[in-house]
Amino acid sequence: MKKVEVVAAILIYGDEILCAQRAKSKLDYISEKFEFPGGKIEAGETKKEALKRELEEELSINPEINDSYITVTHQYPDFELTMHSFLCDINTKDISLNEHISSIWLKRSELLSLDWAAADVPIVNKLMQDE
Ligand SMILES: Nc1nc2c([nH]c(=O)n2[C@@H]2O[C@H](COP(=O)(O)OP(=O)(O)OP(=O)(O)O)[C@@H](O)[C@H]2O)c(=O)[nH]1
Repeated sequence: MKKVEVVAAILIYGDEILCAQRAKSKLDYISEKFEFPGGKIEAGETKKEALKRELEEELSINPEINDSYITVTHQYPDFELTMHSFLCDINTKDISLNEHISSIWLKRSELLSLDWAAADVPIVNKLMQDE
């Protein structure tokens, strides 16, 4: 089974977290789902370098990347995902949606109102517990 390793940012502005909606995809289980921005680690990159590059590409932002949060492993039908999440404080809501089709800033208690990619659910649950 194919393995995919990604990094993802939990972008925090005050008491709100950025939730970003993926574009339509042929894989219906991730199509138009909400996620934390990020992407695959390229050869030679550290996790934080990969996340910095992805945040610049996807949102045109360059926030400070703080502590790693949790790593989730999830078996999707076509691949096994390992996702490393990082907490990032951001001092502006001024982002460009270069790849996502929508975004919303939500308080932790509101996060479960969205249709998240399955791999993200443990991260969302921990964010709500840690409130
Ligand atoms: N970035 C990100 N990817 C996630 C999350 N949850 C989740 O299941 N994924 C999955 O992890 C994979 C990461 O893909 P990506 O499309 O964001 O990465 P990328 O930009 O490097 O992709 P590409 O250059 O191959 O198009 C996708 O299959 C995506 O569905 C998440 O919260 N953030």
